[in-house]
Amino acid sequence: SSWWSEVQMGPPDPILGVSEAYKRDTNSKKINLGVGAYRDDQGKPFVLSCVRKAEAQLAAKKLDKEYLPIGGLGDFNKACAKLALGDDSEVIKSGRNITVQTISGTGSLRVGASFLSRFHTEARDVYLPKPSWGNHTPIFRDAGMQLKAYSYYDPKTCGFDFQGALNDISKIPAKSVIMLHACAHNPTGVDPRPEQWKEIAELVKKRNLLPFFDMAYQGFASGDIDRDAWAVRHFIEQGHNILLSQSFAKNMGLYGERVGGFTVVCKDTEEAKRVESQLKILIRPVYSNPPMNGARIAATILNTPDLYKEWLGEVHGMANRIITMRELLVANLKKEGSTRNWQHVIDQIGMFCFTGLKPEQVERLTKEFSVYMTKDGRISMAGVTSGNVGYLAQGIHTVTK
Ligand SMILES: Cc1ncc(COP(=O)(O)O)c(CN[C@@H](CCC(=O)O)C(=O)O)c1O
Repeated sequence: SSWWSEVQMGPPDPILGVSEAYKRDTNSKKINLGVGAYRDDQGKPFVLSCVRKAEAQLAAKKLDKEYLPIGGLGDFNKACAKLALGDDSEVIKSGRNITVQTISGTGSLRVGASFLSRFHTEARDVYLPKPSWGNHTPIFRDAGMQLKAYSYYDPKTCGFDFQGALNDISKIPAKSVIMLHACAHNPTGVDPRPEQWKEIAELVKKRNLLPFFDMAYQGFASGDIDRDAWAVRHFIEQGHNILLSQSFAKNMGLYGERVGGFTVVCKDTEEAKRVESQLKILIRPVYSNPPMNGARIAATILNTPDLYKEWLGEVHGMANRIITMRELLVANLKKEGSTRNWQHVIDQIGMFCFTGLKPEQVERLTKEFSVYMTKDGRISMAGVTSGNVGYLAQGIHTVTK
């Protein structure tokens, strides 16, 4: 017999498994709209020019390869917090935040989930928007938290179910954790408007809930760094001591470098120090200390004025290309003769478009056109190019007419 004869074959990942299926497809017209990773208009992965320049600057310094501290690269952590909370953040000025470098956004969420599991003993429930990023569920479940959900998306309008969200949030038990996507909601591409965020912030306060923001797309949604962080900053201004996960995978194109940050906003510096000490105790037996290469690149860009300026231009450019593809897709659907209302494709924001396609339509699109996307009808707009948008529209029209 074998040690592992009881180990069952697990299912492929709902998101990353799509890319595996895409790679196996031999159709020259195949399109991968699965993984949320930016591609340029030639459908190629995009390494930002500011990243290449930062790499060159770092190489010239011939730096050592010593361990980073458990909490990561200090220059990165400071710049990461400042990017999210703003240049004149009261929280940063008063030393109320603790920000540690993590293994990208996933690692940040998992550190946060483990911290909650160990120290947030008064409530075990984490309320995710319905739907949320698929990996949120196993991240919190495997850390020992319980998952619940609040209404978020309205399939009738392919938009935000604001009333449904308020109704559900008004019933969430006090001290529960509520997960909020800061911008570019995954998978729906639907974000609350500022005035709706204000009402949500008020209700979260009234219900005494603990807000956990996932900001994996700052700058990538609207193209504006500050605009995309508005909800995070508003909640803090309203007195919420939030948890915050950040990722530089998409907005800096550092996918495989695994660059992220986890922030706890505390009551004061003394509390921040206690929290920091426990974060280090929690991280040490998991991965001891984070990888330095990506953090050095991100810190160099964030802390070098001309590279930072170039980065803002490049992230704006990525956001703009996606917005253009949204408009082009709708124009081509109309050209194909579709009479459906596709306005939501344009109104939604960020990497993803929640098309409204049913699973059987998604299946047909993959089988008949080799167009790959997740079963829930989510498409990564970054996979759409001026070269394939016509073929994509033809496929979508065929399966939806
Ligand atoms: C809301 C949200 N949070 C966190 C992450 C984690 O990204 P990191 O790479 O760990 O920083 C993603 C990435 N979701 C994309 C990318 C593929 C994946 O990890 O699922 C997606 O949904 O396609 C995300 O969409």
